[in-house]
Amino acid sequence: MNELKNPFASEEITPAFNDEWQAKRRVAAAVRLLTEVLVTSSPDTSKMHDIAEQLETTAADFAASPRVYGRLDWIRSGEHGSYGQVSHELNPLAGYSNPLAPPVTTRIEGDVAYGHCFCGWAYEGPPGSVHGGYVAAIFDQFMGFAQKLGKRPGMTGYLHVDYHQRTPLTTDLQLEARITSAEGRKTFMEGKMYAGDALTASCNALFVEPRQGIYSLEAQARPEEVFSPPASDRG
Ligand SMILES: CCCCC/C=C\C/C=C\C/C=C\C/C=C\CCCC(=O)SCCNC(=O)CCNC(=O)[C@H](O)C(C)(C)COP(=O)(O)OP(=O)(O)OC[C@H]1O[C@@H](n2cnc3c(N)ncnc32)[C@H](O)[C@@H]1OP(=O)(O)O
Repeated sequence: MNELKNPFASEEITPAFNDEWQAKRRVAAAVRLLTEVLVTSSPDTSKMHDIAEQLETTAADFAASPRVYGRLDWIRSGEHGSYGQVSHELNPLAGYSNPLAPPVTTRIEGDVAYGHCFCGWAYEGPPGSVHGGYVAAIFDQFMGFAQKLGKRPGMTGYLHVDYHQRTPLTTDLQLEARITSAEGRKTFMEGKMYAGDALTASCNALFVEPRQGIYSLEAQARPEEVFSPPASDRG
């Protein structure tokens, strides 16, 4: 595959593209910390109202700056980086600049994709364990990236997750994925999630290249805007 044209290209998180994203990463890290503190602390009620007021003021400050909705808008001005760079930052599972992202990191070695992830208390489902929906979301992101191993990247057709045992919180989770077979536009994959030596979950996924090609998703942007990844995306 021409790696430069892989829409899923996002190597192990690299340094931020510029100072803007570096600063945004810092804000996102603070918001993650805030989320963790929010779900693991019990200040008195009046203090929480004070904190809420401060945060509302902060959010209003932010909202007063120019607003940008969606990756296509981010790349349009040419000031914030390429589609690959913006995706790298804002992906909801892997983007360092998106506080929703734990984040999931990934790398390819030979014909195997590896990744890791760390979920704090905000991700609790069963006691002390990662919520199953997040386990599935982590797999979807990771397997989507792992398609880099194949020739015809596509969208998730299905993602079947087996939960073997509870996935622990506050633990480094290791991910592994391989392509099991490919047939025309279809790529079949399997993935595993480990906490130490324990296999906590595994998945089988089908990714399907859309009939008009993955680039049909770029209809609203010129290809050169979308697929001009930086050196850091070229892995
Ligand atoms: C500005 C530029 C933007 C460019 C960006 C490009 C790509 C970016 C896309 C996503 C990247 C985002 C993040 C990347 C990181 C992580 C990835 C996360 C992945 C996702 O989060 S992605 C979102 C969830 N995902 C969807 O939102 C898919 C909705 N869906 C569809 O878009 C269509 O449904 C599609 C395209 C799947 C197929 O549509 P289609 O019309 O192209 O193909 P068709 O139906 O003909 O199927 C062809 C053959 O696949 C078999 N087949 C199809 N579906 C099957 C199923 N479910 N089970 C079993 N077999 C299935 C058929 O049975 C047939 O098989 P056969 O050929 O043997 O008959």
